[in-house]
Amino acid sequence: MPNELRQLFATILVFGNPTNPMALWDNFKAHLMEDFVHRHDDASIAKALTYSVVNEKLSEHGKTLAMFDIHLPPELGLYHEQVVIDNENEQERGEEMYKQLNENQQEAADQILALALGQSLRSGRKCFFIDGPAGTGKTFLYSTLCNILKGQGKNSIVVAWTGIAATLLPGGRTMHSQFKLPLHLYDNSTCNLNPASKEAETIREAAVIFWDEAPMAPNCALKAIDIALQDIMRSKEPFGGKIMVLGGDFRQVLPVTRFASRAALIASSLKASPLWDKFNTIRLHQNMRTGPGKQEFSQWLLCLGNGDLPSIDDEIDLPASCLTDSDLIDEVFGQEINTDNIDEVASKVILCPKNEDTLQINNKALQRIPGPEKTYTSIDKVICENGEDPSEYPEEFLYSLTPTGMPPHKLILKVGAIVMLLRNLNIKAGLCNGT
Ligand SMILES: Nc1ncnc2c1ncn2[C@@H]1O[C@H](COP(=O)(O)OP(=O)(O)OP(=O)(O)O)[C@@H](O)[C@H]1O
Repeated sequence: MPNELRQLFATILVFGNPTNPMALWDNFKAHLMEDFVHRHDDASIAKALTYSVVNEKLSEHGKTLAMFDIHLPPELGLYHEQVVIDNENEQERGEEMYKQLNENQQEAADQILALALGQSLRSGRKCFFIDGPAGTGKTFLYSTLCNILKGQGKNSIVVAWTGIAATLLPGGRTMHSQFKLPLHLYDNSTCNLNPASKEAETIREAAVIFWDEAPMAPNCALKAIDIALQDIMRSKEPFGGKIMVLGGDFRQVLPVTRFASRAALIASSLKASPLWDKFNTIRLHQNMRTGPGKQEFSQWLLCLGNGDLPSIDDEIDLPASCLTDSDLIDEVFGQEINTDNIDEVASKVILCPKNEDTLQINNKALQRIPGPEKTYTSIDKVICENGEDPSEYPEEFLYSLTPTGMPPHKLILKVGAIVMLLRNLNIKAGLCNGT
């Protein structure tokens, strides 16, 4: 329980904008440190440990307690609980997974392991791109390598462009949080990483940096990371000489830039970066996800991604198995949604390209869940800083807006309704944007 409270405290600080964080800390610190008091029988150590653990949770969002004006008395110092890492277990798990790798995965694993364990490759390269369509086992490969390396006492850094991809990786963090990338990236953007910081030290110690979903990143992110790593490692080698393993699938989502033209999107892709030449591409071919009877659809998706399907004016024919004449909600969820088996309900999804369609479908689907509904409404207020008349923006108008990253004005929920988060609240616990 105290650990959940510490997480809640960190979440409130990051997302709740409290007016007096210090008062909150003073009021609740006894609850936040309860388990440490029992374990160490010393209030000062318990307080210092609590401070350190909350700081660690905040660091995932690029914050510290000091930023909220919460400080420890200097005489307490910082304590960290000794975490015992069971290297043997990791090694065993890694070896077990290694035995399962298919030929392409093994080829990639062997090259990366050889480098990480001190050998050099004939190509002289230290940067790889694992190119594989969906389901070809990229994530499985990174996990295998992380476990084997951990077993050998070597740490890895595992990052992804989105929080949801980071949750699938062992110890995964978002690129922005790990490398302190600014939210809005431009060609001259740099990482906000101090070479003397603890984060920089973690990066220096890492044997390999794994970066999943790399094609989603604009190439200015790659450039910013190259500069930061050269600075941290005090080396002019690409990425400061670190072993970089990027992975992903250019057939999936590319950098998302609002209103960008096709040409601008291509120009922002990793492949357009001068650094792309430094990468050795290793291709994975075998789809490890498709079960019997699914190969045909996965093959069709691959052709779609490769641009190999016949099209007229950029329109393609969908396979008949993807079409329905009946109501889409009936087809996916049935007439009544039984919430006794939440996992089954949560495994079904209707995707819409527009928020307004999503809202309509959500409201209809919600009617199929038995039980009373509860409505939560937002409070919107107009503040005009440039002398405009606030009455020009009636509340009804504000309520009708559905800006990206904001819930609708009226959020209707029922017990058993599936809720998707819009923020990265706690990636380690799997609570992030899109889950
Ligand atoms: N060599 C393997 N042996 C057994 N199972 C595997 C192997 N490789 C991958 N898998 C399994 O196949 C599924 C797909 O693998 P994974 O998620 O790693 O693919 P991916 O390339 O990362 O997919 P995506 O691009 O969709 O993220 C997972 O369930 C994974 O556990």
